[in-house]
Amino acid sequence: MRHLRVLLIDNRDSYTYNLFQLIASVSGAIPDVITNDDLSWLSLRALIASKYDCVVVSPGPGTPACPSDVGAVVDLFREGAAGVPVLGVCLGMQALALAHGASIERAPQPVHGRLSAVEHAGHPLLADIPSGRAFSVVRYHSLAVAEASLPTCLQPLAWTCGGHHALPACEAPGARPPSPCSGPGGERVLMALAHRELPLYGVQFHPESVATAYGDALIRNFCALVAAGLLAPRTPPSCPDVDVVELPQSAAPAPAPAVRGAEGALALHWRALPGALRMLPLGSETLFAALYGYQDDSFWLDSAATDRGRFSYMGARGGPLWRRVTYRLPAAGAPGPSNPGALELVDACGRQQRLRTTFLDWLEGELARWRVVDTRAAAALPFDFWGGCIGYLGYELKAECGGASRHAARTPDAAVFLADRLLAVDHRGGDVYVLALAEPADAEAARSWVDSTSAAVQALTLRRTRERYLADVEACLAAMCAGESYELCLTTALARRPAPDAAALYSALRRTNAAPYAAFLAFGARGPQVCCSSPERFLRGGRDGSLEARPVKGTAARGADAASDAAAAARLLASEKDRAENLMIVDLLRNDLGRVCQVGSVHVPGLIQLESIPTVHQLVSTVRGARRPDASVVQCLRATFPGGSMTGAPKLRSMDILDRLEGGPRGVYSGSIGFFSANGTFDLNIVIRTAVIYDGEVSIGAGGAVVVQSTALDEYEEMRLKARALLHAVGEVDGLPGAAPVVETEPYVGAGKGEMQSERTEWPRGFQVSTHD
Ligand SMILES: C=C(O[C@@H]1C=C(C(=O)O)C=C[C@H]1O)C(=O)O
Ligand SMILES: NC(=O)CC[C@H](N)C(=O)O
Repeated sequence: MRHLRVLLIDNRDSYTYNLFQLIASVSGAIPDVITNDDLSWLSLRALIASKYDCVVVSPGPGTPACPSDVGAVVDLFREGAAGVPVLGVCLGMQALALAHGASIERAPQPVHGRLSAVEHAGHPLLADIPSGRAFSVVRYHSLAVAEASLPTCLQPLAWTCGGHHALPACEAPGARPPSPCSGPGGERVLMALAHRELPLYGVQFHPESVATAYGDALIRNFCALVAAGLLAPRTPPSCPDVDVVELPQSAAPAPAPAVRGAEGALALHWRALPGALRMLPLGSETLFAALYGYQDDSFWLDSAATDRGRFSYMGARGGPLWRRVTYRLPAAGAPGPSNPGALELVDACGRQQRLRTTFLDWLEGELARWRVVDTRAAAALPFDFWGGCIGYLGYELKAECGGASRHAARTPDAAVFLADRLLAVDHRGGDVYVLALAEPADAEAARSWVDSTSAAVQALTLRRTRERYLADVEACLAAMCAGESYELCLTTALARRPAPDAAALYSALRRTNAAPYAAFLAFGARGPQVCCSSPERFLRGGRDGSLEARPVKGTAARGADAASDAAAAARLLASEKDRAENLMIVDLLRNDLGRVCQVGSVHVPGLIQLESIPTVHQLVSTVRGARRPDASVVQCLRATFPGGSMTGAPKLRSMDILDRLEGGPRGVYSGSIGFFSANGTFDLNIVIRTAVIYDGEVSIGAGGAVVVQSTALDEYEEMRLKARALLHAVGEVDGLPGAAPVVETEPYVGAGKGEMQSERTEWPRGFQVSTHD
């Protein structure tokens, strides 16, 4: 019998070439692959009718309700594909259902890289596949076909049985889970369907995953259906119109309210900028230098240099209430109403005023005036200086407190500012507060000063604060729940000037964080100089035409002693989240290798194995394949770069989402270092755990894979864990003994997991997080 002619339609997924390989090895036919919007439906129909025996529609990001996610695929299913059998996988099945009038909704839970047992009623598509616990399949979906909405023309064929769970440890791919019908997510989710009259089939799970059982049997059954010519009459189906699913938009956060005083009294206007200080290269010094530049009329009550003071205050020439005040005691005799000193006031416009008074009498009057009347909203402020009088009282002012006046100081006996505009810094949380005191008539100007100063502070910090990183993780979670991605490798970067000496840095790194794919590169005087301690191989091409990738997914801190270290390793190895992360990337690399490898040659000799390097435990898989003789080295690169472990899956959509969230380039970080040899071999790593020095600045990227099981705080800690070895090495070069202790936190996997210790979240002095916004 001649081979089937198969058209594979790619919904821009990262698993399409796993289907390609599976179809090719089961049927002996090499499918042709096109992207879902390469052709209009009319041209596609003509092509199918002229050339193909069947069509397979790939999984993919997004929803079939969004035309740009599926191209001509919904039309293909609606029009019955010119009578040719079609199998839709995941998004493909959802498109089949939608095309015939069913609704696509959020699944009870998003499930990515996890397994479920499936039961079925014995349709020919599922012939010779057991029903129940032995039929264990991998799922990657957030959306699902609502079974109640199925039109009569669509027949449900299979459902999840029990919950879902991670790929069990210590078992081969395709192994049966120990107790398949337990665990979370016990709802029955529709897993397969078929059109009753037309040869249209769909499966919600992924037959092509490395860990799905009977995936080959399913493809064989589909091919048998095609070959047997079990074609139903080609009458167009009578189904209701297409349903469109609206995905909810997330709401923007509300701005912080300003405080209003009672009419005629002073009101305090303020805004908190949580964590803003932590993102400044030199903390509060950066704030003061950049905003006030040590200029005339600036003040700074600075508590940062010690660990005792919690709050600092700074400001400069302010608004309508601002004054610079200098005071001199009377030349002789005890000061008093009949023997006043000289008080000089200068306002913000430079206008002078002289008063004959004692300083303390004057101060008494001012403090009575400078009262915030409505303190209710401001009561939440953790610090006490809300604007008022700030400056010094000289020793000789003792003369106003009953002491004798024996010596006259050359400097003013008191010098203060009446400050109506200022910044307060809470060193404990790294929070910055912007405050303005104003009379009611000036409220508008005060508010606009708070706005513009907040913007100026934020422009200094620029970048992705902790809160922003947490929000970005949440955005990743929302994207995954909407079906846009299965896994997203979110990253950020820390940068600092001046850069440490590259040679010293690399030497420190080599000693403290020895790594199998480490590297030192130096390009000219300006750089870049690259100090890399990567633990991850991206891709190696051997002399025998073999390709090997060793993706790492799942990272945990080493324990402090042997027992806690072993416990941390065991926890990582058993972690359901980390196993799902790893499995998804294994499937992605199988896909990428499958694009350039001989049919049937892509295999996984090592699935989710523990590897421990000096600073972390990690889960590593090994994916190998035999390169097609016609696939050049550069074709291999085109099919696989950048490494899927740095993007997430599906790769194209995930990179889009990350580009938008990260807001700037990753540079050397996330790329690859290695060689292309004159003998045709190559070996490339993944650039992580790397410091890049360029133009006087050192930058360190760090991140981690976000999956639906992720929590924002744990992801933030995991990102910090990955940066830690590099920051230690920089600290060592800076001459800090013990190197950069401020980055120490509880181990990522351990008692402190999920709890942030706010005092311990600062980056080392001088480092600034990320660089784009
Ligand atoms: C993003 C980084 O690492 C990547 C993410 C990993 C993870 O999520 O466990 C592990 C190795 C890398 O593929 C990094 O080190 O900055
Ligand atoms: N793997 C897929 O095809 C996923 C389909 C769809 N984006 C979902 O999340 O449900």
